[in-house]
Amino acid sequence: MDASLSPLISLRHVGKSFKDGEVRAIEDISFDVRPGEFVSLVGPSGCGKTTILRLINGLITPDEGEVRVMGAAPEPGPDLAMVFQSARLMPWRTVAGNIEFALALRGLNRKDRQERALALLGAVGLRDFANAYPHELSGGMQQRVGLARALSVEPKVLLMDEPFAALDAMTREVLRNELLQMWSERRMAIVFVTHDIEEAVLLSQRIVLLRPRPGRVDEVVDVDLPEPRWQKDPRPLPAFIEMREHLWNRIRGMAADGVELEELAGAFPRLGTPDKGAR
Ligand SMILES: Nc1ncnc2c1ncn2[C@@H]1O[C@H](COP(=O)(O)OP(=O)(O)OP(=O)(O)O)[C@@H](O)[C@H]1O
Repeated sequence: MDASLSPLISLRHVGKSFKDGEVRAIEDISFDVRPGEFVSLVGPSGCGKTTILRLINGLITPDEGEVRVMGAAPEPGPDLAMVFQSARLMPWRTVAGNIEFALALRGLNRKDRQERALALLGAVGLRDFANAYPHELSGGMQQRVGLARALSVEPKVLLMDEPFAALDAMTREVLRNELLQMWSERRMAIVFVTHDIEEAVLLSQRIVLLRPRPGRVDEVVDVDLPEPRWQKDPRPLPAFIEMREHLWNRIRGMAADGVELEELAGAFPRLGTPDKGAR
């Protein structure tokens, strides 16, 4: 079999509970991520998106089923990098120092660390801020540094937990495009958690839609839109609009099935509004 087609990450019938079984977070979750693929996890609050990322990262282990990353049980390490909603930079280190620190953990010598950190800062448009401290940067700039730091270790998998949720709309738009461009150049696999349906369709090749209580897979959909999307915005395309509406209809279906509307509306502000197009 062609190794490039075998999954890089696979989850099979995975279940996980917390508080001695009191909180059933996820149940019977199965999906694959292939090498270089961009997969989004979408769903209402509490459906287990972060739990799934932590299982893939090896920070927690499943109670049932199996999680495999590159054919083995996952372990935190340089093949898996994580990006969070806030960049979590070390405030006492400079921007370059934050990236160099990640590289030092990988055993790179000082000169290589400095060169690689500057090259990555160039790639995210922050070369001139190498000697600045995190508090001197805007939220969007800090997220760029967080992304550069995650990419510095050349991970095979980038796990992203709502990385743009705390940013203003314009910054979010710019960073989405930059992420797509970096992904098309480096082709690491990305597992991207978002509440934002449009963002998921815009970025991903595949979407795993989850439903809550406990978190289960509602549907896995392929997003077949022209590439590269960072060069040509797919949002006006009929295929984009159809996909977005399909996912919205599934979410409305969850509400009809008794998922608390408020729970859904908190995560998806568009729900319940008659407007089908605008957000
Ligand atoms: N360490 C924990 N201890 C107890 N309960 C937990 C823990 N982690 C997650 N849970 C519970 O498991 C369920 C799934 O949580 P998780 O954070 O994975 O969902 P999510 O989809 O990422 O939510 P959100 O979109 O609000 O971030 C929730 O009911 C949550 O309260």
